[in-house]
Amino acid sequence: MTQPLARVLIHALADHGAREVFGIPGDFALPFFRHLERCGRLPLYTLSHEPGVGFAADAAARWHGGLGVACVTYGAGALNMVNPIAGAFSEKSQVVVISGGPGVSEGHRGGHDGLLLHHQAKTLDSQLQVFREITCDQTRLDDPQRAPVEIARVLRSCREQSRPVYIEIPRDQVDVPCDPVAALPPSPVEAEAVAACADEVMARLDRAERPVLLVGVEVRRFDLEARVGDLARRLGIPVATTFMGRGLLSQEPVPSIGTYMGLAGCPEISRVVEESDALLMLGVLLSDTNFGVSGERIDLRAAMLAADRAVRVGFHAYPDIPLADLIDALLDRAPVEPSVCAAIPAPALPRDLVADDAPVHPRDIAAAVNDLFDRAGPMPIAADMGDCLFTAMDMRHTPLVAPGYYATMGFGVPAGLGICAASGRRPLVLVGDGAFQMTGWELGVCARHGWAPLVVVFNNASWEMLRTFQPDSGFNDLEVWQFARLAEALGGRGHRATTRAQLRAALDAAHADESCFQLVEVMLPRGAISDTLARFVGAIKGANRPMGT
Ligand SMILES: Cc1ncc(Cc2c([C@H](C)O)sc(CCOP(=O)(O)OP(=O)(O)O)c2C)c(N)n1
Ligand SMILES: [Mg+2]
Repeated sequence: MTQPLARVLIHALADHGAREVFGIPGDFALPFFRHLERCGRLPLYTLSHEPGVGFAADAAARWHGGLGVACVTYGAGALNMVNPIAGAFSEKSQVVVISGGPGVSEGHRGGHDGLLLHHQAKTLDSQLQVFREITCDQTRLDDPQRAPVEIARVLRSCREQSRPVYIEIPRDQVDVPCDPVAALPPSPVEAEAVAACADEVMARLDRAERPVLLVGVEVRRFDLEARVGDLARRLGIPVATTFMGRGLLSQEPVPSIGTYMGLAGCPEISRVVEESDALLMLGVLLSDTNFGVSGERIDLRAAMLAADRAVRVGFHAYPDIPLADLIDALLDRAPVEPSVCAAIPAPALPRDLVADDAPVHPRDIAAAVNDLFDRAGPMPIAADMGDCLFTAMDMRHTPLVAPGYYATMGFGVPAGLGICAASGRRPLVLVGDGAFQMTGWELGVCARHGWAPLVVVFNNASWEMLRTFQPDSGFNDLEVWQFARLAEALGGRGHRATTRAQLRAALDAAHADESCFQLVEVMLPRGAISDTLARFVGAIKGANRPMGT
């Protein structure tokens, strides 16, 4: 039975696992937004600026281990979202971009009666071309006969490759009758190849004296944490996460040793990972932020890497092996009962903040958060790029979303809103003053949707990370914006802390108030950086790498 194309697309999104839509309409998208609102199958959360829409949809996808949906208008809307979608591509997040577009009739004539269309850049196809570069599959739904197959293919690409995809829906096609979408079967996988690969991995692990499991973001993207946790316990091998993978398996009772950061991380964790004679990397991106400061101390040729639907075991390459298939095959071969794992103590985290009149240091924020989590239970964390993300490495292991590789600023607050929508839980948002200046204003939509995130602004009145790379540049100095006072104007409640005692009191007061978003502005002296960032910069300088890599 046919339905309007817009309804067919909405049901297909939900049938493929989407739980909500983030968006900002425009005249090219209004008809589709009307269907979203009237259909009601997917809740619609509007934000104030398309970068926030993209970041929120990305965070929701990460939380779900499935699809996030960002819906925008043509041109000014979609092109405003290029950076967040590029970040989602880099960090393998399953975001579906839906953009309204010029009508099929308009497209043929280059617009109304040959006139250029508003929001048009170079050509009517320019936007599709731009998104080809930052998505793994694309379609324009300009033929209702082909639309169901196109939608099925693109959504399967998104799920299987864990990358963003792009769907343009011409505004004159929204109500055209269309058949429902039949989900495609999973792409074929060669069972014998999976078996051969799993046999070789298990043989290496069995021969090893110091096997280690290093887990990365794909373990979350494909919703595999429970299975990987089971594998770690049954194999009895210690587990570390990559920098990007921080927060993974935090809900799983596994022999976790913490986060590997090479020269920038805890030396004991680095020793265990780098001296392993069988390093099994599951879902790990070989990025500079994950390994760039390892000083090449990991021989990646001797390691085993399963990522991007392929597996490499030493010099042996196994293409077309989905991560889930490999993990299931390893579980089939692993001992049924948990094996004993040699105790490797995870590094002690800062706790027991001294609540005195001393100025605040980033490690004090970590201690205060850990004390709060110990008292009141952990919260999911959304972190922006900046020293707040490095400080998060000293916070209790809890689900964390952050731009740990693409490293864009502006992610933190919208990502926190995405977590609010996707999880129904209250996140802790960590953001620097510079990043807050970019997208922090999205907090103004919290009242609209009933969200009450707890936001901690690391206010050092500085682009401090850049200062660590280039101390002699005055342009890294920023003015002191009164974020706590601005919170009131946006419908939230502000708290300002300049001492450790005030920090403790502000966090407690903010945590106790769920009536609206809470913004804790923590004043930090310029030059006060986290121990992790200090090691990170030291490692980069030591490796004589170009700054900021
Ligand atoms: C969208 C965007 N613009 C620029 C940058 C470059 C950049 C950094 C990375 C290296 O590319 S870190 C940083 C300063 C961040 O300032 P703030 O949020 O106040 O945090 P903190 O003071 O802790 O550094 C900038 C501008 C970026 N990552 N993302
Ligand atoms: Mg700053």
